[in-house]
Amino acid sequence: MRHGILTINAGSSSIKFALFDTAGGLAKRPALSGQIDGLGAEVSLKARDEDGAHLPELSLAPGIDHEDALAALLRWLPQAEGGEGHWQIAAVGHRVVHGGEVCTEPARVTPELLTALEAFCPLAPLHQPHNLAGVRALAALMPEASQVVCFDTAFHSQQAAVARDFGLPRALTDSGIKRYGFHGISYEFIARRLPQYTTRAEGRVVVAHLGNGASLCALQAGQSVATTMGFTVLDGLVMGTRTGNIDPGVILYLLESRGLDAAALTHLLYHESGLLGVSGISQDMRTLLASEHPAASEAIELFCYRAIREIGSLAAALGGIDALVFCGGIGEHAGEIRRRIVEGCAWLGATLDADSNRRAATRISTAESHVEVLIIPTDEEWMIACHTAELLGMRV
Ligand SMILES: Nc1ncnc2c1ncn2[C@@H]1O[C@H](COP(=O)(O)OP(=O)(O)O)[C@@H](O)[C@H]1O
Ligand SMILES: CC(=O)OP(=O)(O)O
Ligand SMILES: [Mg+2]
Repeated sequence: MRHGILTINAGSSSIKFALFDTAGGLAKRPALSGQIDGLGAEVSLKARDEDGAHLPELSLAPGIDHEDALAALLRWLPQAEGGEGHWQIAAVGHRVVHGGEVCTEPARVTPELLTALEAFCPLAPLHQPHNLAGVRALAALMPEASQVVCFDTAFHSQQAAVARDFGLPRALTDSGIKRYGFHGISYEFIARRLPQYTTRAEGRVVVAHLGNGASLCALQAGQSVATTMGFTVLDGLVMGTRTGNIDPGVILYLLESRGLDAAALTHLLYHESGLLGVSGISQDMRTLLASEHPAASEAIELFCYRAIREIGSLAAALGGIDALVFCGGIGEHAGEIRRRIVEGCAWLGATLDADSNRRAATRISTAESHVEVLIIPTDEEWMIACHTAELLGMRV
């Protein structure tokens, strides 16, 4: 029998999972990993074994939701693991997007904690309900395993007040209405790995996590000092189906003059906007890049334009920029998007090496570039497993 930790990461368009052996300390690579991809559209389960070899792909019903996809994953897992009883899972580590002000460290799940985290569902409707449903499903399926939650917000919790406060009356700020930031598990992983990739890890680094949800984080000596997402995951960059930052006056106008109520606004801002809303074609960057439709080009142009502007903003927060790191589904795989963004950062001293970018090499800037530009594949799964193992007192 093998001993391990399972991780579950429910994103807005995917459920990622990984199984790590813990027999000789936490394994560097998972014994089994994969993802259910394309939630809301064409859904499939793709997985890899210990050697990185692909297992046969499983198609799931088109349009299947997060809960049914998770149930399908949990039915599929035992045989993929090598049969019932082949693994003893000591703990399941979950990504939970919103931890609010109190949850700034990974924690073991208790009924009280779950109730407290429920309160954040309205602040992350694409994630939090699915994150907590995952915790409940795994707790029911594996009652003997510890359930551990790791928060996207935690990594940003030490930011200075000036980076976190809105220009709101103090009483509202004091009641918790402030910027929290997300994708922190990914940024923490990048911050930890950065010294292996560059001698500039202690300097001023902007990390671009570009996936279906997308944000930027400014790192100073490996610590988060500013980020583009705020109180919710709506702020900052244009995303798959989310607006990114928007004049709050637009919301008031839609509410007062166009007859939209809170539910309609929520749907508009979270589900119908971003790349999908602008293109009218798809939220998926692959589809847009392959399309010849002018509306697809306009959506891509807006995505890149806003990323370039926000990189400038974070570089200002850092007082300069030594390195720019790309990660996430788009950041790691879409060379055309990286090209456009880096070219838009020429004024900051970034120069792309076109060939390295095409090959998706680790370093994609020229030797002369003032800003070192890197692609570092993020690994939220390993970071969650690492926190889970540490919390259980296991060797990492
Ligand atoms: N080869 C690729 N080229 C362009 N975009 C890609 C590629 N592979 C994945 N993507 C994009 O990455 C996004 C999903 O990123 P990911 O980080 O996995 O999402 P999630 O936010 O669900 O965690 C999608 O928009 C997808 O189109
Ligand atoms: C916070 C967030 O947007 O996460 P994801 O990119 O996984 O949707
Ligand atoms: Mg994600």
